[in-house]
Amino acid sequence: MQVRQSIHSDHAKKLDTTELRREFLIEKIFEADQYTMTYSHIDRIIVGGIMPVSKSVTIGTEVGKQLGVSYFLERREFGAINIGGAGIITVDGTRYEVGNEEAIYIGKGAKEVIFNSVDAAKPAKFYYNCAPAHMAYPTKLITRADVTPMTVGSPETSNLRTINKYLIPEVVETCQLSMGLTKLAEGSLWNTMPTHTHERRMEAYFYFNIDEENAVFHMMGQPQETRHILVHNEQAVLSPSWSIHSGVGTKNYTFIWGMIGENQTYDDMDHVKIKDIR
Ligand SMILES: O=C(O)C(=O)C[C@H](O)C(=O)CO
Ligand SMILES: [Zn+2]
Repeated sequence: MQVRQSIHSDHAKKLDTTELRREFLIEKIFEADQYTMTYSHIDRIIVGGIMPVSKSVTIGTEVGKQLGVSYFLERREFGAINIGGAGIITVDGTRYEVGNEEAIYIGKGAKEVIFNSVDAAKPAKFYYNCAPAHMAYPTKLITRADVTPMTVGSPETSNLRTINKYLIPEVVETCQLSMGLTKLAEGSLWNTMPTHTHERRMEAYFYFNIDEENAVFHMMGQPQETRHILVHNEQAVLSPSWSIHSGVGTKNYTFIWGMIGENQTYDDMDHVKIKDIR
């Protein structure tokens, strides 16, 4: 488990490229037959990936010990979206088939969670966010049919994209976790522009579907103190509540957003006009 401390906006604006990357970027999300795990002190979110290839993967009691409990999800809830081949997640003996671009919510108290791929040649890739939880809500599989897509932006402003909300109160009850997947249309490059902050929630972005020749310039910082982080395929960025989170790609791409904090109101955003960004 990698640990990242919280960071003050006054400190963040003094960082150089390497330091910004060390604080905010998670470079390796997927490793074959393993889980990765980054624990951030920003709202105590845990971000990572699980990629079973030739064997099953579980997050064992060693993590429980690091969290000061007896097992990983004793006091936490968990959301994952599969961006790889067909997968199977077994939660305390109940089997869920989680296909490409399907998701699972696992409620607080699940003791044994086992991740498998159906075909080692096309392994499942579960990107997950995990948050402290006070209530045990039921575990739920979320399929494409549960998700209402919302198309925003336009080709003229290079920001035509579809926001698919997977873990929102209308789809699944959670304590605080929200998650979704946004796809940029061909020829569109900008996500979340015009941009926003939300002082009441932190957010993590995970970028994928980026080939080797391309990258995304992720924008962060207070709206009048912006910085960028160069993000390559299957990398994630932590966004504190004071930071904008937006990005421009050298080609279209997809990303998963996840939020935790005071509320689960998707539209509760502090919008920033493009003319006011610095
Ligand atoms: O493209 C977008 O715009 C998004 O996907 C925005 C995120 O969902 C977000 O930042 C929610 O707060
Ligand atoms: Zn946001």
